[in-house]
Amino acid sequence: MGAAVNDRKVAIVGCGFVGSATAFTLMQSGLFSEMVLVDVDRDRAEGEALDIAHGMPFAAPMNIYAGDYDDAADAAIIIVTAGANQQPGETRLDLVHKNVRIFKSIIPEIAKRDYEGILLVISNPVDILTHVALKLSGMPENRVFGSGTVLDTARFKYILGEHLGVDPRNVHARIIGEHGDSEIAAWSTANVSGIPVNTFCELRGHFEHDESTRRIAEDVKNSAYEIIAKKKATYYGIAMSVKRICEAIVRDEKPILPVSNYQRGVHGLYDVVLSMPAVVGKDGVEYQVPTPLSEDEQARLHASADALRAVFAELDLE
Ligand SMILES: NC(=O)C1=CN([C@@H]2O[C@H](COP(=O)(O)OP(=O)(O)OC[C@H]3O[C@@H](n4cnc5c(N)ncnc54)[C@H](O)[C@@H]3O)[C@@H](O)[C@H]2O)C=CC1
Ligand SMILES: CC(=O)C(=O)O
Repeated sequence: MGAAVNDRKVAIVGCGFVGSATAFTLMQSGLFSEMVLVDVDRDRAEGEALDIAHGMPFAAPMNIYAGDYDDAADAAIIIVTAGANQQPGETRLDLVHKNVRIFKSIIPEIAKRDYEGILLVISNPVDILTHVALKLSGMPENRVFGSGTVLDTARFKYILGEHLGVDPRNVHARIIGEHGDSEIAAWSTANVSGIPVNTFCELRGHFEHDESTRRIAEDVKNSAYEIIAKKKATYYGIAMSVKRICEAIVRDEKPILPVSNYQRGVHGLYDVVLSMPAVVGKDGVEYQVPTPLSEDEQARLHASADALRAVFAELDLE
């Protein structure tokens, strides 16, 4: 038996752009009373903990400190953001070998402490690394999952909201499949306040559906490339996405989020980790939710799964 989980404690492994932005966001969220930051670069973790702690008087009291895996062992959620990020022009899949090597030094440290909480993977390629974390940890599938296409879905809602002149929170639309180049915009279920997206587009004066859907899906897919070319890394959008996932877990809210999770037959998908809608609550991934898809979307989903399965099969996880 591992240490009993402290429901108000979070740990973040990797305190670079994404880890520190996530820590800053979580400090302000009021979700946790304790946060431990772990990084191979201990000075970095200590510096971030101090800097973020100095904002605490404007939020709510909590204990923020740099620590190690013993300190993380009773966290309700361990968020892994450690690893190389993309250089301009690199794909997420290009990172796989570097980041699998890093995961081989992190995940066993967590597993050997019989960790009982939720392991949330952010590092890229997130679907593959979630599968790697699942294999290396031996933890149950519901407690190991990744941020998946939660960020891409936020980008999709934002861009659609801008296009239609409507609050993105009223846009119901999802990106599924790989968090990466083979991702799929699920247009067939997209709607605004229950109105099918193409009908709503026409209400707002947009009639070029083919051109708009192609452009919007491309803009979503290329968002990370554009941001990385301009400022080297993306971190605010993912920090907000992680906060949303943490809220779902800590408050047992059970929203349906497209997280990276091990597939067990929904849509005929097996033996692959893919970003697909699931009910997320205190037990992690609690239920895999089928999504109505067009024939084309279903075919592209299987192509995305095949591509990820092939990359995973080539990895040396010994
Ligand atoms: N899933 C998603 O939607 C997103 C994922 N990412 C991914 O997040 C990862 C981190 O990105 P950035 O923070 O921009 O990179 P970064 O280079 O700024 O930070 C990485 C951090 O990991 C630490 N680290 C490396 N090896 C470690 C180890 N063995 N143990 C503990 N810490 C270790 C480094 O010291 C560094 O502080 C990348 O893989 C990036 O592609 C980034 C944005 C969105
Ligand atoms: C880097 C990355 O995965 C993203 O911003 O989507």
